[in-house]
Amino acid sequence: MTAIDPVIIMKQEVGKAAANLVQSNSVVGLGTGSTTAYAIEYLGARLQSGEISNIVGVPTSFQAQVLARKYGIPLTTLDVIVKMDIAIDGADEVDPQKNLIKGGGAAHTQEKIVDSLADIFVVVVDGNKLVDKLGSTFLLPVEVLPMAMTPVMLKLEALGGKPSLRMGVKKAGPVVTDQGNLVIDVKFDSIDDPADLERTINNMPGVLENGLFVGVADLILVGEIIDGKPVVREIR
Ligand SMILES: O=C(CO)[C@H](O)[C@H](O)COP(=O)(O)O
Repeated sequence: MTAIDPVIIMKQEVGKAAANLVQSNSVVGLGTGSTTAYAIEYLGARLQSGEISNIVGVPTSFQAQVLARKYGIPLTTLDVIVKMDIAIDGADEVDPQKNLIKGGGAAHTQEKIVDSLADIFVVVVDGNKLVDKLGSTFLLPVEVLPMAMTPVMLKLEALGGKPSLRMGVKKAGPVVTDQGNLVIDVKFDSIDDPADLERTINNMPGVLENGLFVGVADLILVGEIIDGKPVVREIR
C-alpha cells in the first residue's frame, strides 16, 4: 500500500476544519486551489447529509464554480447578495501579521473581491506556507491587461522586482486568467512594506490586481503533522 503524501493529509484536515466552521443559513465565499478544493468537498458533504442547510456559495473562479456544482453547493453572485458570512480560501504565503501572497492559481483578482467582503475570512494552508517575510519563497502574481504587459513589466523592474510572464503548462503560450488577462510573477528580494507595495502596484495603469492581501485575513488554519498525526492550528 502506498502512503498518502503528508501535504495532502494536512490539506484535507484544514479543508475539513474550515468546512466545519460554516453554519446553516450562510453565504460562503468559495476560494480557489487544491486546499480549498477539500473545504468545498467537505462543505458539500455536510450540506448533502443534512447536517447543515440553506447554504449558498460565491465562487472565486471557474474552478470553484465547477467544484461547487460537483459537490451540490448552490451558487449566487455579488449582484444578488451584499456580503458573505464567511469565505474560505488558500494562500501561497502567510506572514506573522496574517498578510498573504495569493494568486498561485491566477485567481487572486476575484479572490480579493470575494474574500474581502466576508465577515470572516478563513485561510487554509499547510505549515509550509508560513514565512517570516512575504516574498521569501513565492513570486508575487500581478494580473495585467494584455496590452499593458510591457509597460507594467518595466515599472515593476523600476521598483526593484524581477518580472516574468507566467507560462501555461500543457498549453503553448501564457496563462490566461478567468478574466482573459495575463499574469506577471515578480521576484522581490524583500517585501518590507506589503501595504505600500500592494497600493503602488495597483496604481500602475493596466494592472487589475496583485496577490498581496494585507489586513484581509481573520483566521489562519494551519495543517501540520505532529508526532505523526495531523493537527490543525489556529492563528488569530
Ligand atoms: O491563491 C490561490 C489561487 O489563486 C490559491 O488559494 C493559492 O495558490 C493556494 O493554493 P493551494 O491550496 O493549491 O496551495
